[in-house]
Amino acid sequence: MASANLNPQREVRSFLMARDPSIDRRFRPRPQKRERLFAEIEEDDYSSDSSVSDTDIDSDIRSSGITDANSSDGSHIESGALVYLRLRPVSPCPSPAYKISEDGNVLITGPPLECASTSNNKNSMEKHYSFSGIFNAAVSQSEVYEKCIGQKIEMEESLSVMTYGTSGSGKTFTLLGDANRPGVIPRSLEHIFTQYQTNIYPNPVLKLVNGRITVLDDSAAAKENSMRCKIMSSCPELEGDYANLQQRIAADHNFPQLQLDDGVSVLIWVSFVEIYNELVYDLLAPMPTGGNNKMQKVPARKNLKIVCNDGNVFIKGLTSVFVKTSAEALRLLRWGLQKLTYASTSINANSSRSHCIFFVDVLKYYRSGVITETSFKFCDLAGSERLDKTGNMGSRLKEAQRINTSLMVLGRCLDAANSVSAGGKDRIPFRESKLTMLLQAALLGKEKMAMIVNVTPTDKYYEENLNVLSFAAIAKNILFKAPVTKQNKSRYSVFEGKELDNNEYVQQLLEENAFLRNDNEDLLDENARLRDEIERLTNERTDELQKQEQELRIQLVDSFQITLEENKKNFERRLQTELESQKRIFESKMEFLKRKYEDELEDLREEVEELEKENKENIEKLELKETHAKIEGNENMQNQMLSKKRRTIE
Ligand SMILES: Nc1ncnc2c1ncn2[C@@H]1O[C@H](COP(=O)(O)OP(=O)(O)OP(=O)(O)O)[C@@H](O)[C@H]1O
Repeated sequence: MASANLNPQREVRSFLMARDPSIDRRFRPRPQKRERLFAEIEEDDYSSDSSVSDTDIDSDIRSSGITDANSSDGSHIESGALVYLRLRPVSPCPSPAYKISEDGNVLITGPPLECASTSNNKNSMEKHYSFSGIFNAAVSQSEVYEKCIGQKIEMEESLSVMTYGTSGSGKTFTLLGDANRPGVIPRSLEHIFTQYQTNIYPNPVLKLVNGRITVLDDSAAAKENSMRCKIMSSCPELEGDYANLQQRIAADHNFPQLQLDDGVSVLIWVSFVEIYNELVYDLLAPMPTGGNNKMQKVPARKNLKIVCNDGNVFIKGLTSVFVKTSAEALRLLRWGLQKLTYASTSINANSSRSHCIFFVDVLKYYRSGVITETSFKFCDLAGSERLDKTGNMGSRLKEAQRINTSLMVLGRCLDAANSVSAGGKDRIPFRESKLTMLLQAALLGKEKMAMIVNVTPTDKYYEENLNVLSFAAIAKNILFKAPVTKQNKSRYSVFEGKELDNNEYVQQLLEENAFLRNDNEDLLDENARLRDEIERLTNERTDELQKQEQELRIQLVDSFQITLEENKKNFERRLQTELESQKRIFESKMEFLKRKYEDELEDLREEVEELEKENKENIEKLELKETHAKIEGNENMQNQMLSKKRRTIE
């Protein structure tokens, strides 16, 4: 069936597909043995510059000739998440279990014939899933891009794009594509660089540091430049591949250049992370020096901490590289992809075993002093997997469990966001996975979210696809009531109202930076003084607490002693009473026994007397008998003698 064609070896289809045999294996990630779930999440007290109101900034942006998406596209009213469905091609043809409605926006599923009897009741019913758009296998990469992403980039809206689906359903293909069919990321990069082409500033003077727009002084900018050179020298050139790719994209789209003032300068930074087994890794971290020496031991990858502050999330220590062209950004993307964790599973010969996010931050400064930030996140989610079907074992199984868990948390976040949007009071559980922490701006509706759900329309994946589609349905239902902020804005007030060219402006920025640094030093002094004060107060408080504790101890000991004394007395009293009552009982018992035994003695005595009397009578009777006998004997003898004498006489 169709599944026979699902597992092509991941050939090196494109310069974007990173599994090139030439990749130095030492730099491939190794699975971590340790489990550390959330230790690397830190709280931070940072709060962004709020000295300038959004209204002020909006008017500055308008006066600079830039249209504000907030006011033009109705972002202030409710807006839903954009959820698209993409069906990947399968051979020989998709299962009839998946049908697209006539209007093209609803997927109708019914159980495949062979599953109709075995499938559980819930899954055997016909179901309807509506989407912002459905792309069947015939829809090209360029159409997907135009429909899902292009407009957002043109409107300079911060956007999180994510691909979601089962393993092997085409998530990576949608985002990266191949040499002849470039995906969303290369098209977005071409689009971004084309639209800002004439305004791209060649020096890294502005940067997002810990989620905050920072002006870099000369030495910091020089440092960024040397870091950039070091990293770019590690990335192989794109050569002919890039020209081919550019041509294909140019043939598909006609990206317009934005009509920006000369005074507007644009700086673009990219970064790339992987979330593998719930650990965050920097995919653009510079190679250790001497990295070409194959004998050298490569240090273990460092996992990074996500810092979360009031909805403002950033990754501490993440490498962000200043790029001047789309080719540079693509080189970095390809370099990062080489370090991504892939493995062969029974479903996909080259399956992504981690979630990865490619960040593109666009910083713009206007001659009026306003600086804006637009950020694009491209997130390739690892595929959800049915553990029983994939037959994964060992580390593959562990990875799959982690992948499923983080996707489940994403689902729960979407569910909670959905219920919040419907007026519920649920807490959105962002902190339960790294992925949701990083995507929380989109989940909260602070920036636009476009989810492309990939589905392999075969019977084999029917049940998994229903899970994926239900997940998408939740996302689709979310309504963001809070205004979607097109850009984060901050202003350096020193430039207000001045007409400056770029160099003057940068000079001003540097002066402002120096001023801020002085200010910062004062604040640091104040901070140190306050720390001392806090320490002194803490010590005082500790002493006072110790004293209170001592007094309390003494009071407690005294009260214990009194209680003990009272208990002792009570006990003695009770003992005495008890003794007396026992004594009385004993005496009465003795009296009773005495009387009883005296009676018995008296009875015995009488008995003895009676017996003695009886005995005496018996003796007298016996003596009497003996006397009688003797008398009788004598009489007999006398009679005998008499008779004898008579005879003799006779
Ligand atoms: N729309 C499509 N047109 C042509 N080929 C596609 C399409 N979608 C996916 N494929 C092909 O299917 C295979 C798997 O796709 P891909 O690697 O993008 O899947 P995945 O969803 O990222 O998987 P995993 O989650 O396991 O990484 C690839 O060979 C890809 O070229």
